[in-house]
Order: sequence, then structure tokens, then C-alpha cells
Amino acid sequence: MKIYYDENMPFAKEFFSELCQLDRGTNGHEQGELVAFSGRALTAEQVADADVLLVRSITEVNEQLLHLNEKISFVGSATIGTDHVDLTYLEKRNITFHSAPGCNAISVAEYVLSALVVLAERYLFDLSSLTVGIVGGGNTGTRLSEKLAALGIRYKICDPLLEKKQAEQSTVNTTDGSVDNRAYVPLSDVLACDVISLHVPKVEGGEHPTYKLLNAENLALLRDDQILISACRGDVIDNHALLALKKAGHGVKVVLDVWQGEPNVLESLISYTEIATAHIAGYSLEGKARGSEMLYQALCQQLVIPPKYQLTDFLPSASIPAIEINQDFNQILLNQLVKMVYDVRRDDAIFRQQLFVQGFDNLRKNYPVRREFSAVTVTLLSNTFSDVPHRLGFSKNV
Ligand SMILES: NC(=O)C1=CN([C@@H]2O[C@H](COP(=O)(O)OP(=O)(O)OC[C@H]3O[C@@H](n4cnc5c(N)ncnc54)[C@H](O)[C@@H]3O)[C@@H](O)[C@H]2O)C=CC1
Ligand SMILES: O=C(O)C(=O)[C@H](O)COP(=O)(O)O
Repeated sequence: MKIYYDENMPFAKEFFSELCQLDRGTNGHEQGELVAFSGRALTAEQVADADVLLVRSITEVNEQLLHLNEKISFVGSATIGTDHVDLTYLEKRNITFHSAPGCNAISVAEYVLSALVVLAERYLFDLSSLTVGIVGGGNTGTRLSEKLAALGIRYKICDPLLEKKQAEQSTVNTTDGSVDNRAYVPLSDVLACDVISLHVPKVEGGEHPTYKLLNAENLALLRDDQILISACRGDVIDNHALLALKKAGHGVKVVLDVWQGEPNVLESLISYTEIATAHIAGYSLEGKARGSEMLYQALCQQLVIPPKYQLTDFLPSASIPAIEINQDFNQILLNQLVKMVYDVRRDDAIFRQQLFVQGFDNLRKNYPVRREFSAVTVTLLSNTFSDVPHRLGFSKNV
């Protein structure tokens, strides 16, 4: 079996090498092969003989890519977003498709938290006094809301699709299977919050499009003291309208991980951002590797074989695997804890200094290792200290 995978999928060799050796080629005796490719440059000729294709978000999977291939049976994307995949075409060709819902949702939530901690320090504000407006109450929005709840920070969620589901059914399960009894608010409420964090897929058309959800009209209603964070898809904010707003002197503080037209970026917008990064919010090692693991599990299921490996077989220990805390929780401790694991200023500095040297895609390809909070075990030295670190996602000593 020939498995082609994006070179930017951690542990792909570890997960998929053995599956290639399964003798399921079309002629029954085909040599197994595991082939890495560069996601943006992939051609139809390259994948003409693939049985399995494993991509990331920068590869458009459509008729143009697969028209020369008559035997492919499985396409996987090690990502949450699926806007790069023509699902209708795959269905028409009876090709199984799997993405990796939720794989890097914790990573995105920790990116947003790191941005908030950095801005709170830069502008000396009390995080617990803020209300965060979350647009999109799916995996990433929910992981963020859980961390905010752990910190006692108020939040509101706008998600008309989940709100409708909730109204139609007496019980709606959230992404983790629990009953959804959240109160949803309209977009206008969320856009009035101190912090606005966007967590929607790219959707063009339909009842609830997200393409340019933030546009000249509603951006103009923002207050100077608000923070706008986007770590979902570049097209959700009209970048030219945002630039015009900032050029006109608007004070909204902007954190952008995603950009319209990636890998090309509206260069003049960068200097108006507080934090700017190269679409790496989901790039914790765990987040990316979970994507590989989820596709491995899905492919094993398709091949009707039990999965032999899991992520914990391959994840290395963190560089600071354990710490002890000898004081009760406060914002200074939060700042130290979050930045110890992930300081978003590192990625912001790399972006500003290296974007025009390395290019957007290379910044992502050469992304330094970043771990999630769970890679660090926190021991509280007194049982009177509040348990916030563990509720934030740090591991407990068991
Ligand atoms: N920057 C990065 O590295 C990453 C970006 N993403 C992006 O974030 C998006 C969201 O990820 P998840 O939360 O995991 O997806 P999800 O599918 O779990 O949740 C998305 C939620 O958005 C809601 N939604 C859709 N249209 C909406 C609208 N017009 N207004 C309000 N809510 C709306 C949906 O009902 C759904 O609950 C992904 O589709 C992907 O594009 C995801 C992971 C990493
Ligand atoms: O999962 C998603 O959706 C994302 O946005 C990923 O973080 C994108 O990573 P790449 O697939 O572009 O490496």
C-alpha cells in the first residue's frame, strides 16, 4: 500500500510505516511505501499511485489533485478545518475522508490565553475584570471557555447553529458528550465584550456564513479599549477593512494568527497588531501529533486492524516536566506558569523578524517545539492552595 503524507505531520513514520507493508495493493503484491511530500507543492502526478493520502490544511484536495489516481480509497487531513477539501468530490468518488476534529483545540485555547496574559502584562489590566466574547462554541471555543472558567473570567458565546440545535432538542451533547446547557448570545453581544476571540470555520454562503464575518461595518462599532483575537481562518476578518480602521487611529488591540490570502499576508497590517503569528495557534507538539494519531486510528478502522500505537508511545518528556508551587494562585503566578510553557511573544518575534526572510510556510515548517500545559506536572505544596493550575490543564502528580 502506498501512503503519501505531508512532511509536516509529526510521528507519521512511527504511526504509518507498518500499515504500508500490508499487502493490499491493487495487484495483490505491490511494494508498500511511505512517501513524504511538501504540502503546498503537491501535484496530481505525484499522488497518481497513492492508496492513502494524508494532508494538512495547505493542500487543496479536489478533482484537480486526484483525477489521475484511480485507486485511492482514503484521504485524511490532520487538521480541524476542512475548507481545503472538496468533500462532495470525495463522496462522489467513494473515497473515505477523515479529519481530526478537536486535535489541536487545546493548543488554540492556550495560544489565546498566552496572548491575554501577555497583553495584561503589557497594559497592566486585571484579567478577571474582563468579559471574553467567543464566536463559535465548538471544540476550540469550548476549550477556551473552560480555561477562562478555571480562572474565573466571564465569557459569552455566540453560536447560532448550536443555539438552534439546543432549541430543537431537549438535550444537545457538546463535543465532549456532556449536555449543552450553555446560554448563547447574538453576535452583537459578543462584539461588545472586552475581548473578542474568533473560533469559527471558514464558511462561504448559507444561513450563517463566516466569510468576512468581521467587516468594515461591524469593525467600526468596536471600542478603542477592546481586544480582537483571530486564530481560526484568515477570511473571517476582512483584513483590508481592519487595516483601514487601524490606519484611521482606532485603538482596538489586534492579535492575528491567521491572515487572508495565506501564505501571502497583508504586510502593512502587521505593524498595527499587538501579536502577529504565522497560523501556528494549533501547533503544539501534542496538537499536531494528535492529528497524526487520529488519522492512524481512522485508517486502522478502515483496514479492520486494531491500532497498535498511541500518541503517548512517542511523545517526549517536556524540557521542564514538573514544578512545585508554594503560593496561592494569582495573576502573577498565572503569568509565570503560562509563559513557562508557551510565551506567544516568541512566535510574534519570529514572525516579525523572519517572515520576509524565510517566508510564511517555512516559519510553519520550522516551528520550534511547543508543548501544552498538560506536559508539565504541577505539585501544590499546600492543600490550601487553590487548584487553578490543574483546572487550567496542568497535570497532577498521581
Ligand atoms: N489557527 C489555527 O492554528 C487553527 C485554526 N482552526 C480553525 O478554527 C476553526 C474552529 O475550530 P473548532 O472550534 O475546532 O471547530 P468546531 O467545528 O468544533 O466548532 C466551530 C463552531 O463554529 C460554529 N459556527 C459556525 N458558523 C458560525 C457563525 N456564523 N457564527 C458563530 N458560530 C458559528 C459551529 O456551529 C461550531 O460549533 C476550524 O474550522 C479551523 O478553521 C482550528 C485549529 C487550529
Ligand atoms: O487544524 C486546523 O484547522 C489548523 O488550522 C491547523 O493548525 C493548520 O495546520 P496546517 O495543516 O496548515 O499545518
